[in-house]
Parts: sequence; structure tokens; C-alpha cells
Amino acid sequence: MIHTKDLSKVFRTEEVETSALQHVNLHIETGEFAAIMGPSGCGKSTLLNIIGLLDNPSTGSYTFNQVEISDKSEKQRTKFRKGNIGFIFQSFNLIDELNVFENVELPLLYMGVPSTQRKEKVVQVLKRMNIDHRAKHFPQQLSGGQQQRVAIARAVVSNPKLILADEPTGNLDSTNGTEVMQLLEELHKEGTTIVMVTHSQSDAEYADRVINLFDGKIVSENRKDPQSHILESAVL
Ligand SMILES: Nc1ncnc2c1ncn2[C@@H]1O[C@H](COP(=O)(O)OP(=O)(O)OP(=O)(O)O)[C@@H](O)[C@H]1O
Repeated sequence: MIHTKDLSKVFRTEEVETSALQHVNLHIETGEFAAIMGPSGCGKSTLLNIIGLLDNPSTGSYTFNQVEISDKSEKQRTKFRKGNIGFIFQSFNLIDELNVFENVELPLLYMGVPSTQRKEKVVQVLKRMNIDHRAKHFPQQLSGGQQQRVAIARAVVSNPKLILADEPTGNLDSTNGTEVMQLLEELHKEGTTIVMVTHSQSDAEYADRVINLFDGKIVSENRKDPQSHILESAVL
């Protein structure tokens, strides 16, 4: 599903040039659950943003389901994202002015789904995330755990093939964090591909693979043994 070749990203400001990613070769197959780990500033979010078509690489190639993305304009990337990719962020990123129902409905509105179908899908996904009793509430009236369940509902309402999660439990206590990870695990078992950035070792254990970044490069990888469910390491 995801293939990058020699992917690099340089951020340039007037005074400094930061090489955030250097020659990253990453392959993620459909249905995998991959975690990206590494110290602060090593390029995890930059990589996730490029995978999610929120940003372009400076050099190198990125193909998503065999389509070359690195040369696409912002408008083309936005179009490509719709229905293909759902995002979950540490800070939930819900729209404060919209209630729960409206927040979750938004991706379907962008996709031009008719109103009756929209309602059906939103009601269904809110039930699944166990937040349907708060459909008329606004984000500020919800707890952190509830807000993240709404954000997950918004990410999955259009049945995307890929879910990208940037530290999804970073702002949650352990009970709510575990609940969020169990929801991601369920989605993975149903066949959704998941790529998650995390600092948490226990969250990473939900993944089939842990990709370790350091200074913008993939330095090692751990894969879960399907029998023992223990992560085995491989230095690249
Ligand atoms: N828009 C930008 N402009 C300039 N430099 C940037 C920009 N975004 C990221 N960087 C730099 O690129 C490097 C990688 O940043 P990135 O946010 O990807 O790291 P990270 O591994 O996700 O860090 P953290 O774990 O702290 O979130 C950092 O040195 C950062 O300062």
C-alpha cells in the first residue's frame, strides 16, 4: 500500500535548513499495523504527514496503492485523501463550533454523500464508538477520552483504507488510552491498515511492526512473531 524510495524532506527557513527525513525506504502492506517510534525531533510526524498527503517530500518517491504521489499538487492530494485516509491526532483536532454529530459528518459532506446516508453512517459509527448519547454536545463539553472517540468516529466514518494516528493516547489517562488502543486494534482486525506514531512502548505493542527512526533515518525495525506475539528486532 505504502512505498517510499529514497524519500527525504528538508525544511528551509531564512537562517536554517533542517534535514527532517533522509533517504527513507519504507514499505507497508495493506492490513498491517505499524508503529513509528524514535526520540523527539527525529522526523516521525514529518513522515506521517507525508504518508497522509498533508505534505510533499523534497526528493524521492512515494507511492500509495501504486499511484505516485510525490509530484501531485496540494489540490490533487486533498482529493486523493478523501475516503482513502483517516487521521487521529494527539490533540483530537475537533471543530469547536460543530457538535459531535456535525464533526463526524464532515468527511461525508466533503465527499458529497447524500443526507439520509450521512445520517445513517454517523449514527452507526457514534454507536460503535459508544458516544451516541453525546451527539448534540460540543467538543468542549466532553472529556478527553470522549473527544478522542469522536475523533476516531470522524476518522473511520468514510471507511478509509488507511488510518494515521499521531500519538493518539498522548493526552489521555491510561484507562481512556487503553480504550483508544483497543478500538484501533479492532479496526486493524477488520482489515484497516494503521500507521501510528507513538512514544509509548505499551501502545507500540499493539502493532505488528515497530519502525525506529533516528535523525531522519530508519535505523531498526521490530516485527511481532505471529505465534508468541513478541516483538523481534532487526537492525537495518
Ligand atoms: N514546518 C517546519 N519548518 C521547519 N522545521 C520543521 C518543520 N516541521 C518540522 N521541522 C523540523 O524537522 C525535524 C523533525 O520534526 P518532527 O516534528 O517530524 O519530529 P518528531 O519526531 O515528530 O518529534 P516529536 O516527537 O517531538 O513530535 C525537527 O528538527 C523539526 O524542528
